[in-house]
Formats: sequence, C-alpha cells, structure tokens
Amino acid sequence: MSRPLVKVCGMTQLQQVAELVKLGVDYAGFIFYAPSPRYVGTKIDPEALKLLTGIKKAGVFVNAPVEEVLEKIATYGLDMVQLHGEESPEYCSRLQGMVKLVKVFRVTGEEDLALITKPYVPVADAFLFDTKAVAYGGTGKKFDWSGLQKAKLERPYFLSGGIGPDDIAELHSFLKNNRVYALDVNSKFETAPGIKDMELLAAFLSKLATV
Ligand SMILES: O=C(O)c1ccccc1N[C@@H]1O[C@H](COP(=O)(O)O)[C@@H](O)[C@H]1O
Repeated sequence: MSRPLVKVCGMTQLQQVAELVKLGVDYAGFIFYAPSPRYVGTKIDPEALKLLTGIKKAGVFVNAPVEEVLEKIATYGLDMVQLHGEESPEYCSRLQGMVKLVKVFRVTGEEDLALITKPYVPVADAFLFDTKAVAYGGTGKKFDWSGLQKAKLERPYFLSGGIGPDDIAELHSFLKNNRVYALDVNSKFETAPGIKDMELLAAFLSKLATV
C-alpha cells in the first residue's frame, strides 16, 4: 500500500519548503493568521514561493476578510485555502472555484460529523478535521478518530490535529480501514514554531510508506 498524501503545515522558511519538495510532500501550508507563532508575515518572499514548483501551496486563514484571502491567493500563488475559523457556507461560496477550498471542523470526535459538514458539501472540495481547543490550531492535540469511522462524509478529508512521529502504529491501523485523503502534520515536527525538523519528517514519511 502506498502512503497517503501528506501536508506539512506552518512553513516559514523557503529553504524548508524546497526540502519538502525533495521529500515528496504533497502540500505545504502557510499560516496567514497574525496571532499564530507560525504566521508567515514577511518571512517568505511571495515571488520566490510562486516560482517554487513540485508542491501544492495551501494558505491557512481564520475568519479573514474574503478580499484578504483573494489577495494572498494571487500574491503567493496559492493552490488551496484552508478555512480554519467560523467561516459560513456563504463565505466559502465567495471563494468557490478560485482554488481548492478546504473547510476545517474543529472537533472532539463526539460530534455527528456528517451532520456538521452537510451545509458545506456544496461549497467545499474537501474537509479537514482538527482538534477543538481554545487556540484555533497548531495545538499538538489529537481528537478521538473513532467518530470518523462511523461518519458517511460527502467530501474527502484531511486528518489533522497533533499527529506526530509516535503515531505510526495508530495511523497504520486507521488508514487500513478508512479512506483518508491526506494527513496534515504540523507542531509535532518542529524544533521551534514554524521551523520543521526535516530528519524527523523524513523518517515519518518513510515509515508511513510501509502502511
Ligand atoms: O499552526 C498554527 O499556529 C495554526 C494557527 C491557526 C490556525 C491553524 C493553525 N494550524 C493548523 O492546525 C492544525 C493542526 O496542527 P497540530 O498538528 O495540532 O500542530 C493543522 O491543520 C494546521 O494547519
């Protein structure tokens, strides 16, 4: 079995994004949310990022004005937007068709996932499930994945929230029995917020390939 698609989020260095390309990572995520310690800010030159090929670029937004999201899509050449706040279906519809649209649901795992995602089926290309916590994301905390096993979801999904190097065995078993579009990893692979541990990532990816 080949490994699932992988997104590495919270990138703040162009050089590290280039290393993700070499590792065969599918998506690189960039946080456009100023309170985050992984906020892109001025750390990455948009023109240089645009020129970098071989990986899809995902922008992460939290309740940002639509105009700001559109501006970042154009400036950074984003292929995907990940809407991590309380964006409504109507809000999502204003971005529909521009790039791949991923709506995030922050969950405990106890929710009826089919029910809460239903209003977004017409406007989202995919869903992403992250752990519900006080902070919007990057918490390093996992949620109970068993709710995903029961749910009949009408869109592919990214599995996120605290996935780390110690989760290989659990992932092996979950991926065998569930159709996960992509895994999303972030804070568990950092030496500091926004700085990824490339060796740890490489080891994780090669172990994942044995799933
Ligand atoms: O990483 C952040 O700082 C962040 C801030 C605001 C919204 C989303 C954020 N990151 C997203 O959080 C999830 C899970 O991260 P972790 O593995 O628990 O650290 C991931 O989807 C990131 O895109």
